[in-house]
Amino acid sequence: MALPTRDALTFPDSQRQPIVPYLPSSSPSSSKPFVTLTFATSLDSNLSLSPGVQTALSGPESKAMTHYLRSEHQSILVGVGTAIADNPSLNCRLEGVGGYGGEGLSGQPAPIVVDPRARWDVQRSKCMKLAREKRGRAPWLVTSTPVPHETAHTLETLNGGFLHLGESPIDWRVLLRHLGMQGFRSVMIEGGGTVINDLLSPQYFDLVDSVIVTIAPTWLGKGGVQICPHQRTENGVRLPVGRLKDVKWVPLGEDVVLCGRPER
Ligand SMILES: NC(=O)C1=CN([C@@H]2O[C@H](COP(=O)(O)OP(=O)(O)OC[C@H]3O[C@@H](n4cnc5c(N)ncnc54)[C@H](O)[C@@H]3O)[C@@H](O)[C@H]2O)C=CC1
Ligand SMILES: Nc1nc(O)c(N)c(N[C@@H]2O[C@H](COP(=O)(O)O)[C@@H](O)[C@H]2O)n1
Repeated sequence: MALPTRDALTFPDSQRQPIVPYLPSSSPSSSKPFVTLTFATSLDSNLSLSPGVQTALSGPESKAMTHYLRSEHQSILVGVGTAIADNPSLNCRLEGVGGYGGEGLSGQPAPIVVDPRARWDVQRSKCMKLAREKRGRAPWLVTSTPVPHETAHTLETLNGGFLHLGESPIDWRVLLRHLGMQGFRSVMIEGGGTVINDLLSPQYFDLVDSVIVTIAPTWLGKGGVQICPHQRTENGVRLPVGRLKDVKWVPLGEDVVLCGRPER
């Protein structure tokens, strides 16, 4: 039976249309999951005021857009810094999605947390609470150390899981290959700064299929968690890291949402 739709968000069809071309297709051409980098920044490219502080940047319209993106991806990935700082829900609270008016867990992405040393208290996390209430899927942990037996058992009982992937730092190519083998065809990577800067680096930029960034009309100042990847150099010459093509700017409330695809 469908659960009540309290807290549910709406994102109208007219606002979905400009975003659709940047979403994963229903018939993927590769075994690598489709990767969308998506986050909210300030005008000075900050994700938050400091690493341990959750900072609301998105307005209501772009927040609803993020939940629309969540409904269109099979998984949603964050680093453990974000999991600990924010204790995020990482579910989709869009009206009509499973747990919010829809059947079962339809449209709910699986949360994935990259946590090499198993620092995150999964058992007491909001994600797990929502999974128990059938308002979200149970998380997957990506670790370099064995997951405690009790945690592994709880995750598996709720259809979550874990990937034990050797030494840290974990190679994103290896991680994505393993996610593909687990059946995930798309992953929405939300943050935080370490994760996004890593994927924007020359080493991994080719793994990214789509970039959707909410830009909020505010400055957070120095000391924030900044999106600013390492520069590329060739023969000692500094070069830009990368650029987007097929770019669209979509105003949503007081924010603007930038959509694009990495230029190869
Ligand atoms: N505005 C926005 O859209 C978002 C903001 N945030 C904010 O970002 C901040 C957290 O960012 P960070 O501190 O940079 O943490 P983070 O969430 O990027 O996690 C960093 C940690 O993840 C693990 N990790 C990441 N990549 C790894 C790899 N390849 N191999 C092994 N381990 C890896 C490491 O333990 C690393 O210390 C918080 O303040 C949070 O609120 C987070 C997500 C989105
Ligand atoms: N889109 C967006 N806008 C902001 O202003 C944000 N602070 C974030 N943060 C990300 O969303 C997660 C919180 O998700 P829940 O609402 O708890 O489901 C947070 O952990 C960041 O990944 N995103």
